[in-house]
Amino acid sequence: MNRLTLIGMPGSGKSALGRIIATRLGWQFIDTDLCIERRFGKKLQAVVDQVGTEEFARIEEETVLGLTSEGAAVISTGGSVVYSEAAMRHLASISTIVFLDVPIHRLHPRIARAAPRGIVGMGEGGLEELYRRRFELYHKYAHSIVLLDGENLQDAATRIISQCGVS
Ligand SMILES: Nc1ncnc2c1ncn2[C@@H]1O[C@H](COP(=O)(O)OP(=O)(O)OP(=O)(O)O)[C@@H](O)[C@H]1O
Ligand SMILES: O=C(O)C1=C[C@@H](O)[C@@H](O)[C@H](O)C1
Ligand SMILES: [Mg+2]
Repeated sequence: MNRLTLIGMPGSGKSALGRIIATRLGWQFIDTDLCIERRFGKKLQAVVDQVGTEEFARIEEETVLGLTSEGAAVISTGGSVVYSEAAMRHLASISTIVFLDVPIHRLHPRIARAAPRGIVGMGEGGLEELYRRRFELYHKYAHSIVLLDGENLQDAATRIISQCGVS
């Protein structure tokens, strides 16, 4: 399979690593968050603010269902894509799905540094509770799980490429 889909928590590195992996392999890079920004002509936070997280999840699903199986590509998803069974079934049919499993203490500072935007399903339990709830879904849909704990971006990309056997 010459298509990889990266799933995982916000801040796990799906976008940053997806871009690096795609460049290294000479594959197309598709980031569904960027697709949504392009479609709406505004930053993701403005889209989420405008439509709310529930509608955002629907738009995300629609965006994923619009992806085709043409050409080699790395697909970086939004962290909430696993809430859509239809989106995940589609991704499984066109790509190898890789869960980037990053310990929560590494996610906190990355999310704090990023531009603020809605996180789907974020409740009072914060990131910890979200991680617990999503963990099961990320596992359910992953063809492959890559544990990342402290590697820099280049080393993390190398690990993913080698573990997934793509070149
Ligand atoms: N292994 C890593 N080492 C150092 N920095 C990292 C690593 N992984 C991610 N980062 C940094 O953390 C930040 C968040 O990463 P990124 O935007 O790729 O996460 P994401 O999984 O795409 O999140 P989201 O679901 O919000 O789109 C970026 O600044 C990125 O460079
Ligand atoms: O994990 C999430 O709930 C999200 C992650 C981002 O990539 C965006 O898709 C959006 O902010 C929702
Ligand atoms: Mg991203």
